[in-house]
Amino acid sequence: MEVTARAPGKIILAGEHAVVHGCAAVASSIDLYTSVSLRLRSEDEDTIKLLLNDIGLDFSWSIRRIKEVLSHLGSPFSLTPTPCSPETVTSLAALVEEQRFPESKIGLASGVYAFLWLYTSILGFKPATVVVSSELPLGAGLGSSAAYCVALSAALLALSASVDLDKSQKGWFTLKAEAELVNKWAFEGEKIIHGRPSGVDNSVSTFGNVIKFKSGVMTRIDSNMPLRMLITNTKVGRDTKALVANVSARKSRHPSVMCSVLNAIEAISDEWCTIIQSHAVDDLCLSANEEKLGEFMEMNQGLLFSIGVSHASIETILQTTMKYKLASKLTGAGGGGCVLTLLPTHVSGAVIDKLVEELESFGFQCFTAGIGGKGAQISFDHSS
Ligand SMILES: Nc1ncnc2c1ncn2[C@@H]1O[C@H](COP(=O)(O)OP(=O)(O)OP(=O)(O)O)[C@@H](O)[C@H]1O
Ligand SMILES: C[C@@](O)(CCO)CC(=O)[O-]
Ligand SMILES: [Mg+2]
Repeated sequence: MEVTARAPGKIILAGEHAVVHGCAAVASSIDLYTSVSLRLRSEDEDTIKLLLNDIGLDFSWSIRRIKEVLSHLGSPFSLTPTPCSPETVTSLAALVEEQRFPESKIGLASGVYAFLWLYTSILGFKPATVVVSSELPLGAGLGSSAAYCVALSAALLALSASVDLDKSQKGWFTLKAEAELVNKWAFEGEKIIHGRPSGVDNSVSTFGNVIKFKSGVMTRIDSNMPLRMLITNTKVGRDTKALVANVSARKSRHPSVMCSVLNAIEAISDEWCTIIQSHAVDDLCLSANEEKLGEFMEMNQGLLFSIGVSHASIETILQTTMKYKLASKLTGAGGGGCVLTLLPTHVSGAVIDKLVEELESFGFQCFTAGIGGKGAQISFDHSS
């Protein structure tokens, strides 16, 4: 039996980092996906194989070895989403190191720990081959880690006894009753990769659409505005875990100033929700709303700069788009990664082409993506 699950990446329109500290954020899914194919193998094959196509790494563990390393923890198999303890992470790291993980890619190892935790917790010790591939740039602020954890959890749960799906369904179908469980498992995976995730990324990847997220609670936002964003990838690598930890450290050093900044970010998230839910009665009203969103993006970016998560490459993009009177902000954890530029409806294709040409002359990569589409989906392969 084979199943493929796919989960979308996301953009954060307002509120990244503040959301880790209990303030509101607004995020939207984008139509770029991470896919996970899972094929159960016959019991006598005795291996779990993981093929990570995007980073060109393959792993193969014998079930005997996995059991040996994890046996002192008891059976990891669990019906309810369970956090991975630091001792278990150490055991999982031993399993990954044995496979000679290249030193140059060591920053990616936590994704493999998350795989082993989710796999053994949800499916136990069944032999299988798992193939992961993504349309998202990895570690660039578009929620690649959440899309990976959501797609992985969805594929594993689809073939587990914990959920009862109609496996005769043809084509892609959206998760319904099982989505909440997928989201909770994905959050446990995100914790292994991020350290202290807020849960916004896995929630928007699981459920899609535009959402408001605050203190673990998600509210769907029905946007009545046509939102167009140019996404520019600085190609500067960064790591969400380290950036989130740096912000927390700054908050411990300067609690009162940081609380004011994070509250100001929350006020921007609230304004975003009000504006995109409102109905513009005419073009004049629409462009006034677009202007407000642009200003809020500039203010949000300024506040993100003040908490230490901007980067020289991001500043270059801001200065460039400012010449075109277009507002931008980083999205996701910052420190490099991707920048959003609001493209109001009046901006012509010729202007956008010129901007893209200028941004790409710095070595950045520009693209657009559909905003606010479906969340995680599953498809069973009936030929195998
Ligand atoms: N397709 C994939 N294959 C293997 N590992 C992946 C894949 N996608 C994500 N990962 C894991 O997620 C990590 C990147 O997560 P990180 O949170 O730093 O960035 P992001 O999720 O892209 O950005 P942000 O959290 O700011 O939205 C990688 O180092 C890797 O461990
Ligand atoms: C930086 C952050 O706010 C968003 C990362 O996409 C982290 C999180 O919410 O988990
Ligand atoms: Mg992430």
